[in-house]
Amino acid sequence: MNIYHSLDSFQKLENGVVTSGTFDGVHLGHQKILSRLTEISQQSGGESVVLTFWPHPRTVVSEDSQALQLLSTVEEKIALFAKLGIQHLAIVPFTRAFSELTSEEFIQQILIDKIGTKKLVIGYDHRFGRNREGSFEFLQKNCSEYGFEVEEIPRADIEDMAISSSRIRKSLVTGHIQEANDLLGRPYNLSGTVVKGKQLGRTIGFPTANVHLHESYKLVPMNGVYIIYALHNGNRYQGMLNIGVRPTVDGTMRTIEAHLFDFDQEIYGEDIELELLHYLRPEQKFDGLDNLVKQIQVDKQHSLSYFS
Ligand SMILES: Cc1cc2nc3c(=O)[nH]c(=O)nc-3n(C[C@H](O)[C@H](O)[C@H](O)COP(=O)(O)O)c2cc1C
Ligand SMILES: Nc1ncnc2c1ncn2[C@@H]1O[C@H](COP(=O)(O)OP(=O)(O)O)[C@@H](O)[C@H]1O
Repeated sequence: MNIYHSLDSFQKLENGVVTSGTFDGVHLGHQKILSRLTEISQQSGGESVVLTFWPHPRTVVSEDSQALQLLSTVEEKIALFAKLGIQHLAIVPFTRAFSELTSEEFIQQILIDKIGTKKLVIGYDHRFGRNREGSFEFLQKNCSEYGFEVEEIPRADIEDMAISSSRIRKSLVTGHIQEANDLLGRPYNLSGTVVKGKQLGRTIGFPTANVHLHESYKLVPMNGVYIIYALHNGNRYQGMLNIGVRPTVDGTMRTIEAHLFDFDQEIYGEDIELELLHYLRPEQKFDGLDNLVKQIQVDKQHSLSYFS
């Protein structure tokens, strides 16, 4: 996959088969559009192009979204697009100036002059250009004059699956991890670096790798205890995860800590990825460490029976 971090380096194509959007999460609805894109580009002998934007348009065009938390980091999206067989990925810097292009300007300057679009594939509800004024109807009316075709992914196809990035975000912040995973078509993940904590975990028989996320804008699901897979150094381990403030040990900062089963390595400073599989229980304040340890032993039993 060719990756462009700006359109300046994009070499105009003969036969671009293009879709555009933010694709946060690259969920099953997005995957449907992307597989249609690949199919069409293969049938028509064209090249598939995904045009995406960074930072997320909502953080640029509205005031209240400084804290917008996202389902996928840029790196994760790149990996997902590559896995789906996309040939060209253009990550367009979404500036205020870019957001002010009218839909006509977007079509002429970006889709046609820069990319060489011959076919545009878009979801029924996709809007583009200043104030999101460009629509499928507009494109359909005008595309022949621009010299390209438009293919719509029908409303029913996307709505039947009732998928949206915001619905998945809501599932995650309310602890419905299974629902989020079903809509994503894979387990929700968190990636980061293992950092030092209070070094208390090892004294209670449950060392926990404290994970500092690679990106601060990555959405952290609801506090609580989860069953996970942990990916480290090419290996996958079963384990459990606590997200929270650790009220039992008077913690104040929100931490993400994973205990891996059948694992005994010092991994400070190393990368780890967690796949959240199942929500076990809310985080609680226990009366003393002994009671916390008893509960963590119960959590482990539940996790092991989940895996078996
Ligand atoms: C599976 C699991 C469940 C946990 N549940 C709780 C909890 O309910 N309440 C709490 O205060 N801390 C909970 N913790 C966090 C422990 O307090 C924490 O792992 C311990 O303080 C060690 O911290 P350290 O890694 O900084 O040494 C849990 C940890 C794990 C691995
Ligand atoms: N099974 C395991 N699960 C998680 N971390 C482990 C495990 N075995 C060894 N470790 C190591 O121990 C560290 C966690 O021990 P802990 O006493 O909780 O210290 P800290 O408070 O610094 O996280 C991890 O960062 C990792 O380097």
